[in-house]
Amino acid sequence: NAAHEVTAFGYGVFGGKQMFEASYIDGLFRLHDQTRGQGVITYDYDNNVNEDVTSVSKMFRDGAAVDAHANSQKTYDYFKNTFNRNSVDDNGQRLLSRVHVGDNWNNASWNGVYMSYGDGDGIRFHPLAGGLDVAAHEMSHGVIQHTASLIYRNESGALNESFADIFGAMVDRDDWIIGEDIMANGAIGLRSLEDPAALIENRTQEPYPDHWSKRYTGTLDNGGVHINSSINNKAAYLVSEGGEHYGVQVTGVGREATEQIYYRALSHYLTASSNFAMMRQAAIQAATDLYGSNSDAVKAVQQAYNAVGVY
Ligand SMILES: CCC(=O)Oc1c(C)cccc1C(=O)O
Ligand SMILES: [Zn+2]
Repeated sequence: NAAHEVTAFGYGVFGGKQMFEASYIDGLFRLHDQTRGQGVITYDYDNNVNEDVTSVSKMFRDGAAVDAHANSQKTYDYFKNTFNRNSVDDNGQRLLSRVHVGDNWNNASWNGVYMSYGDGDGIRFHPLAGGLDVAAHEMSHGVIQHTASLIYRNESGALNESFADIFGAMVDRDDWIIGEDIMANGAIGLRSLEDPAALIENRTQEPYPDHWSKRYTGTLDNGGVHINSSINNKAAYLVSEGGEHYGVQVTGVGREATEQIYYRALSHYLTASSNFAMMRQAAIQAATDLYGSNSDAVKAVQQAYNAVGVY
C-alpha cells in the first residue's frame, strides 16, 4: 500500500471539471499532491478537525474540496512559473487548505498556515472555494507575509489587501473583478480593480474609493483595509490597461509587465509599515530596475499614481 501519485478529477462547486494531482495512500485516493514543493493538501474541516478528503476512485465528489485543491495547484504554478517562487515562503511550504469551515461561513482566510473556505450562506456567497481568485487572494496573503509582511491595518493593511487582489486578478486572468464566481443574489463581484467605485455589492454599501482623496479614515475593517485597497487596485489596473482617470491619461504596459513590477516592489522594496506614498516609490523603483528609468513602464506607474492622487 505504498503511497503513489495519481492524476485524479472531479467537478467543482459550479460543475466545472477539474483535473489535479492526488495520491493513493492506505487503500484510498486522497487530496495529497506530492509533486509541488513540500506538498499541496486539502482537508475537510469538520468539528475542528482536519479530515482527509478521500475517494474510492480517481473521481472526487466534494465540489468545494475539488476546487480548493485544483485552485491551490493553479496558484502554486502561477507563482512558480511567473516569479520562480516556490510556494508562500519560497521554500516549498506545504499549501494546506480547509473547506466547509464554519457553518455557512461567508468568509475565506489565510491564518499563516491554512487557507480556509466557508460554504457561504447562499444569500451573500456561494461556497467560496469555487473562486480561483479567492484561492489566489488567500495564498497571496501568505506570499505577502513572507515578503514585505505589510501590517494588516490602515494604509499598510490596505496595501496588503491590494496585493492579494492584484495577484488574485492576475491568476484568475480573464477579468479585473474579484469574486465574480462566488456571489449569490445577483451581485457582479466583491471588488473591481477596473472601476472600484462602480461595483457595489448592495445599495447600502459606500462606493469603494478610486482616489486617495476619497480614502476611508475610520476604524472599521482594521482602518478600511478592504476599502482603501481599491485605491491601489485602481492604480495597478491603470498600469496594466491604461485609461483616463480624473483627467489623467495613463498608457498601460500590460499584465505581464505589471505583475513583475508589483512582485518586485513587494519582495524587494516594501516593508511592514509601508504606506501609499512608499508604494508609489517602490513601484517606480521596481519598474526602473526591470525596464529602465525612461521606460514606458516607469511612465505608466508615475501617471497611474498621479491619477489616484498618490504622490
Ligand atoms: C477575495 C477573497 C476575500 O476577500 O476573502 C475575504 C472574505 C470573503 C471576507 C473577509 C476577508 C477576506 C480576506 O481574505 O481578506
Ligand atoms: Zn484578504
